Amino acid sequence: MTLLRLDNLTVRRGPCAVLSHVSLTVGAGECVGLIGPNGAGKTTLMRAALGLMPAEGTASLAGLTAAARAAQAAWLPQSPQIAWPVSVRHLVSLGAMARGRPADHPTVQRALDRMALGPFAGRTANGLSGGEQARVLIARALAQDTPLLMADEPTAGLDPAQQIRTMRVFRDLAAEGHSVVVSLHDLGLAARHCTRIIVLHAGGVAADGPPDAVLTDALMARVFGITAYRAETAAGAVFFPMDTVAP
Ligand SMILES: Nc1ncnc2c1ncn2[C@@H]1O[C@H](COP(=O)(O)OP(=O)(O)OP(=O)(O)O)[C@@H](O)[C@H]1O
Repeated sequence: MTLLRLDNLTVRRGPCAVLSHVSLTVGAGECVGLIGPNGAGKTTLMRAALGLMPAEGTASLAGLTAAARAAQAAWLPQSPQIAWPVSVRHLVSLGAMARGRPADHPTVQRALDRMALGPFAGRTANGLSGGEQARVLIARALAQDTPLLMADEPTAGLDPAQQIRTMRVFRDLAAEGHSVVVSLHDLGLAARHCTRIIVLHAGGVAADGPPDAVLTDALMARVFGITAYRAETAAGAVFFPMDTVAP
């Protein structure tokens, strides 16, 4: 089942097209890593896909009412700061309430558990550390319990264990039949946990497919200007950026 379809999506910022004629679909069961250098258009693509900014072409979610979109897709923007002095449980429950569900809906506790926030549930959200606040905002998006989750650099600021746990949660969601589109700068996390990687570069999709097919030496040099180390281990594939290459 297709959960997101973009047809010929073009987004202009000032005189330049940040994205030009991008077409893709995302189906149920996929954990899609959206990667690309700074400024490649990852945030732009996700916001335009959700109808949160003007674009030419078609995005399947863009024409929906806010309520209909909230039933289809949860959006986790880049900034992880919480301004409101409300409890963690209350803030996470806002995800359920966005779907018209009660604050004590089972999805709220499930989201708190998934992000290991049980001990924090009664704490005031804006009194938590930066990484703890980031986990709370991920939990709020999870509590929305939508077919599609779009998350913009959700692992930024998380410690290594929480990064891995978060990516496992996304992969588990995909295995349960949801789909996740997650922008990442950590190529190792993307290689290890995503079922599919889409590379944005120069206004378009430079590559799209399974991690080992996409993260080639040629693409690393051309798009990111780096070399990478890769290995197969008993615990799975390892991918690590090693050095810059001359342009
Ligand atoms: N309001 C704006 N006016 C003009 N250009 C903009 C505006 N907002 C963003 N841009 C440009 O659009 C391009 C894409 O930005 P976007 O935030 O989508 O990139 P990104 O891939 O998410 O980058 P990063 O990895 O740094 O977060 C960038 O070159 C940026 O400078």
